[in-house]
Amino acid sequence: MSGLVFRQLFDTTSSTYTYIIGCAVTRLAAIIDPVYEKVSRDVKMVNELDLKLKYAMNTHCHADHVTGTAALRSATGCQTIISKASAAKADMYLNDNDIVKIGNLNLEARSTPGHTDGCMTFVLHSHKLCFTGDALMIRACGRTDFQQGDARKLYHSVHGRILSLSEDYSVYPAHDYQGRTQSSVREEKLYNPRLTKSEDEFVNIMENLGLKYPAKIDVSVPWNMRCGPTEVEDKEIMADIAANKPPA
Ligand SMILES: N[C@@H](CCC(=O)N[C@@H](CSS)C(=O)NCC(=O)O)C(=O)O
Ligand SMILES: [Fe+2]
Repeated sequence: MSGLVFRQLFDTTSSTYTYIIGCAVTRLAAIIDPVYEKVSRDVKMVNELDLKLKYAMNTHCHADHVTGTAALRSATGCQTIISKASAAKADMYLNDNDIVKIGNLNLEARSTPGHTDGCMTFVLHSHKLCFTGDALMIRACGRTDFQQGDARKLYHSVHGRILSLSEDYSVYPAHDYQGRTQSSVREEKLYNPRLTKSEDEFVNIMENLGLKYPAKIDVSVPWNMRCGPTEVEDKEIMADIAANKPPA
């Protein structure tokens, strides 16, 4: 991947993937979907890669884990980013088709609502990579039964804004629960068991997923609406998160 410094990191508790995207020339970097309890790991990795963190971004207001974006700002001086439509607090807000400049890299923000209203997919056209958050997962997609979820919206977002990319784009989601690490537009067009169906069949599948609510939803959403805690891996905050105690 010429010109790009790229890492995929994993949080085993929430099965969340965090991505570091760095410009190999300027050494400026962004991190996508960091997890609060993993901020020290992420800072160490950024330093070891000789990168300077410019942005800590979220694909959406996560419901299952507390974001590390505000803690990364405290640790590194980076700016936090989320979509305007998420209504969450951050230093910078993205609208559809905005470009985030990370050194020589241009990351396109595509609005892909349906899992939440504020979901964005980040596309690095120069390297044919897309970071789909919970809109499109590997052989799956984000659930649509809370946080403004809307299966019809999600169907059109995924088909119109992600699967419309050329088939050789790699797909990197925010989660995988079966140990899979990446996919491609081609694979998801051929083999995604939900999104290869008609819109009505898709809606029916999404209405009958029968998933339990995320265990941490009541603490994650209020924290994530403010970009997470500003303290880095504070023991008391981590105990409160474990006990499902929302921020004061
Ligand atoms: N068991 C987990 C939550 C699992 C879950 O609901 N995952 C979400 C993404 S996080 S908002 C989802 O959309 N899943 C879709 C699917 O098909 O798995 C927990 O308790 O945190
Ligand atoms: Fe989510």
